[in-house]
Amino acid sequence: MAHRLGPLERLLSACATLMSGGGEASARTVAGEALTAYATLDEPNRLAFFTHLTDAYGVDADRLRTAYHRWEGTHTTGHPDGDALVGLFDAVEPARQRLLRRLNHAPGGTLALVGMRADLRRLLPERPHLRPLDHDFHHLLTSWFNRGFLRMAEVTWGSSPRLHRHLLRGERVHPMTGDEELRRRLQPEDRRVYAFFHPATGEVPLIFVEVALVRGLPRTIAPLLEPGPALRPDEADTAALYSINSALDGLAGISFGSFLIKQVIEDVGRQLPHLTDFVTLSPIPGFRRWLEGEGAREAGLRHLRRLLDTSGGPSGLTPAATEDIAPRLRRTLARYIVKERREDGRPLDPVARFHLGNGAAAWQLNWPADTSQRAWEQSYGAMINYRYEPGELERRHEDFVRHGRVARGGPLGDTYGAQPATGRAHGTPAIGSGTPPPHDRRGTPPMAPCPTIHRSFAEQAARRPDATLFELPGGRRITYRETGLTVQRIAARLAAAGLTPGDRVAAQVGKSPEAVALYLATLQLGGVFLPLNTAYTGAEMDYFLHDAEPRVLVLAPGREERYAARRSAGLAVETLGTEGDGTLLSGTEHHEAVHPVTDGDPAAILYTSGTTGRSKGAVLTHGNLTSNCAALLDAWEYTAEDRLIHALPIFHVHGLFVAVNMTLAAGASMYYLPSFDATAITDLLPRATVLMGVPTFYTRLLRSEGLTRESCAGMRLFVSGSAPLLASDHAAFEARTGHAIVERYGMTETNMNTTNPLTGGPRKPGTVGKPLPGTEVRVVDAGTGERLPDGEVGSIEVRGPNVFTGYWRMPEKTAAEFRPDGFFITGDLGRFDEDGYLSIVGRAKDLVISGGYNVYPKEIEELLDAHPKVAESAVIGVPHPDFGETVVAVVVPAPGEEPGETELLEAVAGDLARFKHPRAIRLLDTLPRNVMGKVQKAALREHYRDLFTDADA
Ligand SMILES: CC(C)(COP(=O)(O)OP(=O)(O)OC[C@H]1O[C@@H](n2cnc3c(N)ncnc32)[C@H](O)[C@@H]1OP(=O)(O)O)[C@@H](O)C(=O)NCCC(=O)NCCSC(=O)CC(=O)O
Repeated sequence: MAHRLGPLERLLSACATLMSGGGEASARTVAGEALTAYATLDEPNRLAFFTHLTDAYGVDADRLRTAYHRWEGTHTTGHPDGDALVGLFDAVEPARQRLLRRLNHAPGGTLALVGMRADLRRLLPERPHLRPLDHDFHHLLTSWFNRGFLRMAEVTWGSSPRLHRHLLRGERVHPMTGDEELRRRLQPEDRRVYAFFHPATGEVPLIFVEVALVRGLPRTIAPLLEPGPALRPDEADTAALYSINSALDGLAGISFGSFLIKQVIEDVGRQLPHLTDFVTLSPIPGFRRWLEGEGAREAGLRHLRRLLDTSGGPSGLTPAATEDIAPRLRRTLARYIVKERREDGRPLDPVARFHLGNGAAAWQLNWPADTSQRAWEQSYGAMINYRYEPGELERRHEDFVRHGRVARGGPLGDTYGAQPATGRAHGTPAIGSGTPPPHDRRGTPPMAPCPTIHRSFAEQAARRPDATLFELPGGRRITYRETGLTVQRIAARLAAAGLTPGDRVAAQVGKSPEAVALYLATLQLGGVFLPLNTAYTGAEMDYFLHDAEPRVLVLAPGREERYAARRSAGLAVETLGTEGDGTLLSGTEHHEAVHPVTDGDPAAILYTSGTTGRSKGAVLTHGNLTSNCAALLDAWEYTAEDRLIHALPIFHVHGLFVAVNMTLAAGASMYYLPSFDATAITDLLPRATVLMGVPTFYTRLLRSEGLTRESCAGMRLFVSGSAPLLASDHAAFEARTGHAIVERYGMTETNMNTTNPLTGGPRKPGTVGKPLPGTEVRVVDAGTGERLPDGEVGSIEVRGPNVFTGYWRMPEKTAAEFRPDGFFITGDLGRFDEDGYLSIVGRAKDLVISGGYNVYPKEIEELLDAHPKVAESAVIGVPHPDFGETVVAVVVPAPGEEPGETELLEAVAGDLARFKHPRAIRLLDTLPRNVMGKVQKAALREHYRDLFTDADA
């Protein structure tokens, strides 16, 4: 070698020599010289060297072409030639790989090449053209570092000084300042350090794991790093793996298999069999970067970021700021760990990928947990405990690798919903666990499906008895425990009234916390809950009582007299007021037994008026309620940290089965308002996180001065449903508050079917989003039942665990509304766009939706037609600025009659709930009809379109 040459020239010339052939002995020498020369290169020369390798030692195109043609030739003759294939493989391989293999012949070559790759990786972000070279390194290192050769050994204070140096240098999770700190990590009897070695790198550890023996789950890192007295190992109950380092940068991305940590746990467990818990205290390195990216798109996240960025940083946090931020941050962290995924379906966070892939469960989020500047930059100082349960590792590992499921439990599972159960119909996740576990941090995390909403509630009440469930206007709070006791008290009274499983409990009561308890008590006893609109009149009530034959009827105090006569017919009449009064609450007994039910047992009947006049009772099962609840919890990321503004009535799907069920199942809390009140809501917005409403809510809020960007800053979700939201309201709301309302689609018979996304896609105004997981929605030609292509309007049909079983005692009506393959014909018309978002464009059924209430014209027409001064009538819905749509009656007078509007209204009012009353009655000589004689309601709607558009609501 000519020593006057510079190191780069020497290196390049050595490489050329290596590639020109020669024996192994000379190759060792030349490779040694090459690596010696490489070691002296400065940064620009390293870049030049890597660039040269990439450009000059790539694939030889001519050789590849020749090899391909040869292979192709033998292949097409029908006599494939193995040599030709090997030749093709050789030609495909870039020459670099051969060169690197030859460099590896040098003594210490492997470690030097690992170092070389570390240098290369530092350059990569700025020099993407070097990626092919890194790919070659990765390929070779993966084959050299066979995990089967890994050896684990404990490192002690007595280990070699060389090994100590490696540890000092390699510790980058919680760096050490020097020997004194190293001694603190190695010597005390409550510390263990394990290292993994490979024959190719000798005494240089590839990975090391630091363990502290502690009592209870560690929440902050400082006590583990700072000096202090050691704990006697027999006093510890937990091994905390607090630092896991991959010691060599050059091996980044090289997988050593998933069970390294298992070996550590087995070894510690063998030494100290009395330990009960194995957890980590891990950083969350990618969180802040994600929040800064994602946070720009979501109002709730933007707010959280602002709070964190103005909180005073790791050293300046005040207790008030901590209290304000912690629950929001925990929720967002949980979402980041559990839900946010890379394109390959794996969690975004690298440390999460490592532990979850090892079979751990995400267990507890801690904040503030690490006050170092670096931790603040990575995760605002948050840390997480992953929990390793020796008996669960393989199963969780498989679940994670095969299905991408993130195991979770403990406080994180409580906050973010336990892990979805597997194997349910349509892949629908279930809520919570089958048996309410007392909350034990060591207990198995809840995972089994929970079959009823009552069960979910009972589980939450056991887990968080003192948490607030209801906060009433005026500030009174009612906890989960208190509600649980009320449920048991009402259950005792219902049982005493003779309620047996399958019996109906009809309730026409004002909105109160006790009314929710009545619902739960009914479910507890295996009864069927039948909530009735408080606006229903005597005639409407008579129909429901006759049809549903309830065992118990619950009314507001003072209204029971009217039903006294029915008592003899086996009906128990009870009362329940909104002030904690009523016969239902008069007893002191508590009924604790829970009647076991199955998914298919009926839980509730909700009446929907029919197009043919008679109201139909939609029978909803426990499975309908729980599956839909679980799907919504997941879709809207609804958790125990949520505080919902509840201003809807609770006798319908929206207020009861969406809002209340979700709150109970999540262990969340509600600001519980008796009805819509714009001022009360805008006053609550700064303290709440979620609002669920009908479009009228949003129309009215937009008229309220209290609706501002500031008052909504802490909100994370506004949901609208039950009726179409005007695209203009959607836009105005977003402009005012920064929040895009999440519009979803449901109905009494099906619960919720679709929703616009919370994340991962736009919320498209004018659409109701995509089907919830487990629910199938199709748009078909109403006549043929054929599925229509995207973009075409047709009949919307739904199938899934959310869809009711049928109408109460109406098998023919039920059969008429289902297709043979189980799809329910909703009666709505819609179309899917090219992204799979559904828009509702009309109704096949004759129906008016006023302020979220369904009104069936037929019911009103029958009453009007019965009036002596009316020949015939047509009832239609016309646009209304407050209710979206409102009811208008078009009447053809009987010959010689000229009935007045008030006169007709008074005649029907007594038998119709107020919201069904026509807001206008118009007289016409004849109704427009088509050739078949059918009344053309579309023409009437068009004619009266502007009746209310200028009216002041
Ligand atoms: C929109 C509302 C807030 C309006 O109620 P308010 O009490 O504020 O009304 P208000 O005080 O302005 O009342 C004005 C007058 O109108 C009457 N009124 C009240 N609500 C009405 C309505 N929806 N349509 C027509 N009239 C209505 C009152 O009795 C009153 O009559 P007067 O002047 O004579 O006293 C309420 O109706 C509401 O909460 N709607 C939500 C309905 C709901 O939950 N739907 C979900 C169904 S489940 C479902 O559809 C499935 C799904 O969700 O997907």
